[in-house]
Amino acid sequence: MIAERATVVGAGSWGTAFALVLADAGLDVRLWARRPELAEAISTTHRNPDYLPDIELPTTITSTSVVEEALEGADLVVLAMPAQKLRVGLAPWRDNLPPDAVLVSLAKGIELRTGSRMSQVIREATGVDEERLAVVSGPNLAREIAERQPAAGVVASSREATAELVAAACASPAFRPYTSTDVVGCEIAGATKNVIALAVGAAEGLGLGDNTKSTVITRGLAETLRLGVALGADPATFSGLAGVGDLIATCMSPLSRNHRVGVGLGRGGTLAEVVASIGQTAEGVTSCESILALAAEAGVEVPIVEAVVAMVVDGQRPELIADALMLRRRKPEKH
Ligand SMILES: NC(=O)C1=CN([C@@H]2O[C@H](COP(=O)(O)OP(=O)(O)OC[C@H]3O[C@@H](n4cnc5c(N)ncnc54)[C@H](OP(=O)(O)O)[C@@H]3O)[C@@H](O)[C@H]2O)C=CC1
Ligand SMILES: O=C(CO)COP(=O)(O)O
Repeated sequence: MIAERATVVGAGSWGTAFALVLADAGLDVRLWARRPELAEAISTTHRNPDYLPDIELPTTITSTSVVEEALEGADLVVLAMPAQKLRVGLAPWRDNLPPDAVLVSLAKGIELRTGSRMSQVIREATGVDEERLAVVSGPNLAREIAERQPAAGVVASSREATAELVAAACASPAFRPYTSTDVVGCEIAGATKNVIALAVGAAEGLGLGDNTKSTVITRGLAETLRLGVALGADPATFSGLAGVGDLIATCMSPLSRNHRVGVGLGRGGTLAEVVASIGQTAEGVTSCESILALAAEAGVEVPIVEAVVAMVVDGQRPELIADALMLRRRKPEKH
């Protein structure tokens, strides 16, 4: 089977950029926006005035705010809503999904309270079986993707043929998707790198340099790997695009919203001020607690995630956190 028509649910930064990727790969794309006026603007101007407004969208992308209209004839249904909104956001879609459509998750987060990965939330909320589900992850900052700067990603599904179908639907000269069957690894890596980026951003905001940032990234990777493996992931995923690739992009780029929230906190801003000034989703802020809970349940130490929870949730000052991380018991690097 070849996918010809896709529905992208969520016309934010990544939904809009990924719609463009699918259109470049030759698909007809319906971009669903929850606000009718935004859908109308996208359809008539071929731009999204609220996200990436300077990017011209191919005419094969049309937009609607009507669920049934968005889903008509869809081979792929791509979910680009924020992680904590996904379960409720899926309610209107459940009964309208075409029976053979493949669902694709773009969200990088872990649900609060349940500790569920996004693919688990989607399965529970829609009843689709895992063979019809794929996740896309990797170093994919929306602006750079929308500018068609060359980049690669990973499409993971428990069923290889599903991953291949989705990869074929988003492959273009500017976007190179690799396939994987490690859904757990891709999802844990994608959610946890946002939290590590908050820590790296905070270090930057405190005026610290590249040795510090590189230390946090490397040790952040170590704790992400420990957690992923404890949850059943393939360790190799963490040295790939969804692991170290996305970690580098998110921790180092001023385009990353998580990185920017961290910088703002490091400079002394309050969480409310910093998040409001960015005005877009920074998943690490809401997923850090659920990742810490997952790690506690699995008996895995995640000191950087713990430090970010102290900073973001408990309001602890970032400089105290840096001290706490440095004064931890010494140990062999491999643990
Ligand atoms: N941006 C990026 O570079 C990348 C993002 N991601 C992931 O993609 C996911 C989406 O992020 P992104 O597009 O960047 O976020 P944005 O903040 O740019 O956009 C969020 C989108 O979700 C919609 N939305 C918000 N709340 C709800 C709700 N309750 N129900 C339905 N829709 C809702 C918004 O609609 P409205 O405009 O009406 O508020 C908007 O379309 C996140 O998990 C993120 O980590 C993954 C890779 C790259
Ligand atoms: O996931 C991303 C890049 O791969 C986007 O990161 P931010 O959500 O921090 O902007």
